[in-house]
Amino acid sequence: MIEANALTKRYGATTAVNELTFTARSGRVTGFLGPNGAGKSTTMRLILGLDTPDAGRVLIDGVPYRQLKDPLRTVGAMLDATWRHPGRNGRDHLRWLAATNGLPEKRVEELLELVGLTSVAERRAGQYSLGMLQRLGIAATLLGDPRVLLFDEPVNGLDPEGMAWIRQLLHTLAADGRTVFVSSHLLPEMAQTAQDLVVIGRGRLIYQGTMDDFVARTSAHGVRVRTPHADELRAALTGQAEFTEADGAFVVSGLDSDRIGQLAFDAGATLHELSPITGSLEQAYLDLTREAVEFPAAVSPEAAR
Ligand SMILES: Nc1ncnc2c1ncn2[C@@H]1O[C@H](COP(=O)(O)OP(=O)(O)OP(=O)(O)O)[C@@H](O)[C@H]1O
Repeated sequence: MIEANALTKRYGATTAVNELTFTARSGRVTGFLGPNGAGKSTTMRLILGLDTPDAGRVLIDGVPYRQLKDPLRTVGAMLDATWRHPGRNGRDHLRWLAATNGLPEKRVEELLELVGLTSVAERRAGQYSLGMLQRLGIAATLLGDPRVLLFDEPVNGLDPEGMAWIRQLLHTLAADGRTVFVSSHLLPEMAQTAQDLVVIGRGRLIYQGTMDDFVARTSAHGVRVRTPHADELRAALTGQAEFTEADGAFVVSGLDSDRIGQLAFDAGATLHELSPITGSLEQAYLDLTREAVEFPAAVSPEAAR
């Protein structure tokens, strides 16, 4: 479990993380979202003791990172997958990491297999593609068999197959009872990966809870209805529900699809479509973060300078 409590970090006049409180639970994949500059990387560095908070604290399984007895056996983190020793091959890279960190070397072969790099393990990491480097980075985080895992943008630059593989892996790690804390800019991917969410804007918490609750908050609710008998349907809905019409379809709010179907039937309107509009993570995220974006799209780059 990761517990941040009133965590604050300033860089000069910038408050990168501002009294941030959240929990990432074990056995869950927690997505960490926020607009550019919101403070995600700073928070990750604070969790890992790479930076010192100005106020507040963050605990990993009840202990600050710097006081962990065996940090690499407790926490695995991939903050930048592109780092590697260019001259070393994948296998030697992992062996070197294991040896220099007092971790069991016998896990290296097992992890190469797990991340699908066994066949290229002899190839120099300098020649690895981004996808292969991500896999190598993930193998490195798992060397110490840690209970808590942090990944910053793990699917960046990956093809759909690579993304699906990471998604599956993160689910497996969480199902094992581990804490998996992951940031990503790719919302559709996050929607399929995370069960819980922590959303921040300008260093502050703006949402903490389950993915399902978050998506349910979206403003995009209603039922989309198409009919060749628009006049009949309009008459049936008037006074019964709020609705808008655009592109040959009605969007009805305040009535469920069963009721709308019945009203249409009673009015003699044939339905060609009757589909509830379910919220998306993207919509809910945009609704929530609109206020918190550091440089809103409405502000021109000149004005923001
Ligand atoms: N070492 C530093 N020195 C000065 N300012 C910093 C430093 N690190 C981060 N900041 C500032 O703190 C704020 C938060 O930055 P951070 O990198 O944590 O955001 P982020 O959410 O990870 O952004 P992105 O999604 O763009 O990576 C930004 O305004 C950034 O400019």
